[in-house]
Amino acid sequence: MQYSISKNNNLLEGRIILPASKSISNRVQIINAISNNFEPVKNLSDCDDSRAMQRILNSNTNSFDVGHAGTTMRFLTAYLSKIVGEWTLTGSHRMKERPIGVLVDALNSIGAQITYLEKEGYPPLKIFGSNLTGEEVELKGNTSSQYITALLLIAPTLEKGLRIKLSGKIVSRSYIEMTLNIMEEFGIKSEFKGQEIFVPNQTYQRIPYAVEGDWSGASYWFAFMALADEGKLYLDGLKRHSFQGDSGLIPVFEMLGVKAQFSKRGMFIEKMESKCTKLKFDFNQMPDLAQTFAVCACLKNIPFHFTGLETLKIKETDRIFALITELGKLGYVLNEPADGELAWNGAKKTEEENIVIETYHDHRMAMAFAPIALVRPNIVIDSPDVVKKSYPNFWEQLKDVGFEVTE
Ligand SMILES: O=C(O)C1=C[C@@H](OP(=O)(O)O)[C@@H](O)[C@H](O)C1
Ligand SMILES: C=C(OP(=O)(O)O)C(=O)O
Repeated sequence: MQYSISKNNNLLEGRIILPASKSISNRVQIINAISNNFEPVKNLSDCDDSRAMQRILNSNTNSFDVGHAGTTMRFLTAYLSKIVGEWTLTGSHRMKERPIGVLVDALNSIGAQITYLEKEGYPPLKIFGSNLTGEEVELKGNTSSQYITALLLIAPTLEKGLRIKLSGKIVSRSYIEMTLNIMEEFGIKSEFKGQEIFVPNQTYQRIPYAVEGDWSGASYWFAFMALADEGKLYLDGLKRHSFQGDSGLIPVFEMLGVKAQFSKRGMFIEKMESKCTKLKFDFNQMPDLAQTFAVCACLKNIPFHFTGLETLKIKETDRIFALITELGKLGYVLNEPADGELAWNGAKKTEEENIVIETYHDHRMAMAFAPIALVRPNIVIDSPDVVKKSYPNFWEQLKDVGFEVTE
């Protein structure tokens, strides 16, 4: 399936109810499963990744498929390694290419029994759930913060707690902090100093919880606004003091011409003038927003140099390759100056004819390229249903604010 997207004017107005954060939803589901907490969770995400978690946690079989959901795969690996039984955990073709060895080694070093069913270091996994005995793990912090979150979520349940020693650069640190903050809301104290995190043995409090709106999802609306001629949108569900690192997008979008103002339950975003002539930014704390900003900067003719993108090659697709290829179709010549970097110096080539933007099973490719419709009507996006991974009603909401989305 393909969608062609356009709008008959460049004015953006309306109210968007943002989806719930899938990162928070999946952390809360694991915490509630660990602590047998049946208190209600308000605004739990209904995206594919959170549904996969919910389905598996409520399943009465022992063989699970997480699909494309990275957090579900990683968090369940740690969770199941403590539940007595024999479990099989697999995922989509792409999931089998996304490494998990760092987490498996760390868990096995504290007494877990996890083996590989196909390729060493990658899903699918066979997990023999048992009592974890260790109290200290060492692992690399430079591949995915999700391994660290997975360990943290089970840490309070270990007899002596868990000390996590991280080596090398710590990527996506904001997501580790999000985990510790959510755990604190459930009563868990921890200490994160330098390269070490310590979580003593404690009991999660059983409390009701309300999940925040998703800042990563909000980023696409900021991008739409940056490309609009004028407009004002209300983004419902965002919190001023958010645990999500992606809330750091506000000052960056201000440079690209979007003014944000908080209200009680969300925020207004408005178009303003941009004087930005070059955008330099380190995305280490906000890796999921690199696509949003790369597309937006090109379409606004703002050369950029992005760093901190080391993790992008092992996400839903190799996002560096996908951006260079798809923006290339539109005539923008991007390059990769070094590992973990992406740049555009303003160079252009002849754009292709009959452009179709491929999405590579990556929800963020579809959503990051959609705002182009304001500048180039009838932009065609392939396999648009990929958005279900984090933002199921994205296309419906586009229609609600006046876009034509046709098959
Ligand atoms: O913990 C999380 O919820 C996430 C952590 C990040 O992954 P990495 O730590 O692999 O960069 C992020 O890209 C992903 O979308 C969600
Ligand atoms: C990288 C992402 O998700 P995950 O790693 O959880 O599959 C994402 O949502 O951009």
